Amino acid sequence: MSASSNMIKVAVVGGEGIGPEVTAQSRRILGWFATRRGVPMALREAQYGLIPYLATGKVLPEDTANAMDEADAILWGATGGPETKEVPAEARKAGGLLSLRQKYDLYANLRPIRANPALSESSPLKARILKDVDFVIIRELTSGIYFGEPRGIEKLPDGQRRGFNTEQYTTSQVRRVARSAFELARTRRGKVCSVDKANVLETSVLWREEVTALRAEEFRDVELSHMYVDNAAMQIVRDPAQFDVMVTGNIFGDILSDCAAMASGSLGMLPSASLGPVDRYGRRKALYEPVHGSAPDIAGRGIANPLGSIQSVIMMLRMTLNRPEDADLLEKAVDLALANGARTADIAEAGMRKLSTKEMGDAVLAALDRVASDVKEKA
Ligand SMILES: NC(=O)c1ccc[n+]([C@@H]2O[C@H](COP(=O)([O-])OP(=O)(O)OC[C@H]3O[C@@H](n4cnc5c(N)ncnc54)[C@H](O)[C@@H]3O)[C@@H](O)[C@H]2O)c1
Ligand SMILES: CC(C)[C@H](C(=O)O)[C@@H](O)C(=O)O
Ligand SMILES: [Mg+2]
Repeated sequence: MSASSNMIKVAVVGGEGIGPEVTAQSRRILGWFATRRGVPMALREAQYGLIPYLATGKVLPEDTANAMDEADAILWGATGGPETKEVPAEARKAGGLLSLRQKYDLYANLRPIRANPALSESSPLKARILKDVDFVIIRELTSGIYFGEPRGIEKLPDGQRRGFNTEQYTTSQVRRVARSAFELARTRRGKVCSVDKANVLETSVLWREEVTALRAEEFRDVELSHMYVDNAAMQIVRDPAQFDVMVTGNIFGDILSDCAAMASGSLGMLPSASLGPVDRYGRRKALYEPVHGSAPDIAGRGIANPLGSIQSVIMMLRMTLNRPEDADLLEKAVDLALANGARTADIAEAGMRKLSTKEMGDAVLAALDRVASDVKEKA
């Protein structure tokens, strides 16, 4: 497809492990929207990881870096796994996922968690706990202990080694991600829960003070609560339906979102969007990716669940491609495929047929055809 000025540029980077397997299905979904619904996008596929490293000496070769630099939206698969050992740490660090998040200043990481009725209704216990679960974790993605200096491993005079990292947040780093949370809450049920460890950490004391101050200054219509991270982990398991928008720092958000994934059935179901600042033309760089990693234990077998990646396309349609109706269409298609019994191994109940990654892609495409023709008939 050739790029013209009204085309929105999308870079598709499958990466490593199950990344390319799940991304291939999302790529088919994007193709469906381009041809069947005329969504104006210029897709550019690019390689990342061990394969380009062996060919070029770089995990992120120039062509891929250019495709990502130029893109309005990046659809990312996954990185990591046994491949990591075959690339020297320095080569992997330069161009690693963390440095990409920093390069594009993707500070607001949205991880929506929704319990799909087709998955929860199958067991009474699940149905009770998961009823009405629909919340978003906003994880700060460019600061905190992931990036704080000093960091390292040093040798002590007594012969021991000491590893150290630095947790840090500035006022503006807290405020900009908190602002994303308050703004999102205004479009939802109007509640923000800020998660920290202010009973122990100074960074969390500052976090809590700044979130509270911002709400008092600009978002009095939004209800704000605070929760310690250890309690939050328990509450996500006990009663996830209590949350609307949860905002938290980098490492807490990483851990809590994997935990929350189980409310949607499997880590393989969870999508995400990582958003940068709005530029002077009103554009916002975005990277969409499933929350899961390269899953080395199942990579190469064609059995991974592609719905985390496919649901990241829902977020892309809504937030970058500006096609809310098409986003709703894809959401309905995923629901329909699940309601019709489509299950990969990670979400299958005993006795159900387990679909391959590609078969799940087929099931969503078939459901898309069905949902689109229903919409046409109603019109
Ligand atoms: N965004 C990313 O690229 C990203 C995210 C997380 C982890 N990682 C990396 O991935 C590698 C493996 O990490 P890990 O094993 O701790 O986490 P993981 O998310 O890759 O896998 C955790 C478990 O969930 C299962 N799982 C994950 N995705 C699934 C899917 N789509 N369908 C079915 N099952 C799925 C896996 O089989 C595994 O049992 C590490 O190198 C890690 O750093 C990368
Ligand atoms: C791969 C890893 C660095 C990453 C993170 O910790 O941010 C991942 O776990 C995630 O959740 O996106
Ligand atoms: Mg993680």
